[in-house]
Amino acid sequence: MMTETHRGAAIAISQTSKRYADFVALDAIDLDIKAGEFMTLLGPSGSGKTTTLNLIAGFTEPDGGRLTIGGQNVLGLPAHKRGIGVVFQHYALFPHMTVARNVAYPLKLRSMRKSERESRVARALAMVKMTDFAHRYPSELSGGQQQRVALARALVFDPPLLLMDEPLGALDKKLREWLQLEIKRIHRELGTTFVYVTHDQEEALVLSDRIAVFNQGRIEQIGTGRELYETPKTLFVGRFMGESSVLRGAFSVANGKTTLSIGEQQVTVPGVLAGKQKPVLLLRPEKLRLLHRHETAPANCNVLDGQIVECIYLGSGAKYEVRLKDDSIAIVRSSEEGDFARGDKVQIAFAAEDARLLADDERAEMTLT
Ligand SMILES: Nc1ncnc2c1ncn2[C@@H]1O[C@H](COP(=O)(O)OP(=O)(O)OP(=O)(O)O)[C@@H](O)[C@H]1O
Repeated sequence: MMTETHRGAAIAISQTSKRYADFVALDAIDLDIKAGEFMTLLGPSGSGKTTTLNLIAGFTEPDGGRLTIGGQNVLGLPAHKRGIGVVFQHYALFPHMTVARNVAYPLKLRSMRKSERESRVARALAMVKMTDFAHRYPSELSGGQQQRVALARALVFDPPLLLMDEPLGALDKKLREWLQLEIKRIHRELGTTFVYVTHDQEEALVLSDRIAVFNQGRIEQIGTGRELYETPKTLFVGRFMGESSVLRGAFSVANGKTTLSIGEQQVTVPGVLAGKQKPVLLLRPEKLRLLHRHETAPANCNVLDGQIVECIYLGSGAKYEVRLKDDSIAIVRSSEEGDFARGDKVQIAFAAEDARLLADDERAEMTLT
């Protein structure tokens, strides 16, 4: 049997907190990252992602907790002794050095022989497809090219761990999407552990083996993109991981099922929340079907009446905003452009198992807006 070998370092963070005066930036977080894994720290601005990255890098010391990298306790160990590659949003290249000298810099710091240095720089530049730019200065490069050089510089000394803080944040959408695939390829080729900070859930889905969702200094859930999108454990995670509609209403519980009243209609889904939590239903736009008022709904579907308030043509299909009887808005996405128009009275239909039953959480809505 072949054993998979990874050149990356595992990271274990446990019960780690960080306070700034009386503000709690990180509240006793636990996070285990496997060797060779691509882990993304995802969350809104101010949720603690960069603080976590800075703790791993050694730029900040925590107030309490444990942190090991590759099994070694690194608390108290200065950043330059941790042997970690780091890429920030702003390229931070040395402006007076050529691309090749920028990339060689970490090797010079390590007093590496010139011949070895040159072969490593060539390899790192080839990896980010910047070989032809070796003699240029940073000011002669585009933002995307500068960021590729920053990546080469962070990887040139073969670190077991690469940390990236919004490295594509300053680039336009097309370039960002292309570089996401490049970063994914490089991760696959190197087998190094990558920890990546972003507030963009689509970027997190493209890149990551697993994602840790941050909210107000805590990690709400850790999982694969699919787990977070399809089975969020909290309303915040569900809302943050992609477009959704939330149904709220008076509720009742019977026979292991929860029923919500929306206007004068009822929807019933399997499951009951523990304790006295107020339930809501989270619905993904692609799981909703739009029907004309007179159409018969498919069997075993929940149906709600509404009126279309917006039709958006998306090229690949269409998106509709539908005002329900309780004045809430449901978002429906369809791969075909149906014969629906603004103002049409319609029904939305969904299978009970496609609705996520979650505990209501005002914080979820507050931090998202
Ligand atoms: N040096 C500091 N002094 C005081 N407060 C700080 C300091 N550094 C961070 N904070 C606060 O800690 C919280 C978490 O910051 P952090 O940078 O980790 O968030 P983030 O999730 O990375 O957000 P962003 O995407 O905006 O960078 C923020 O509210 C921030 O204002």
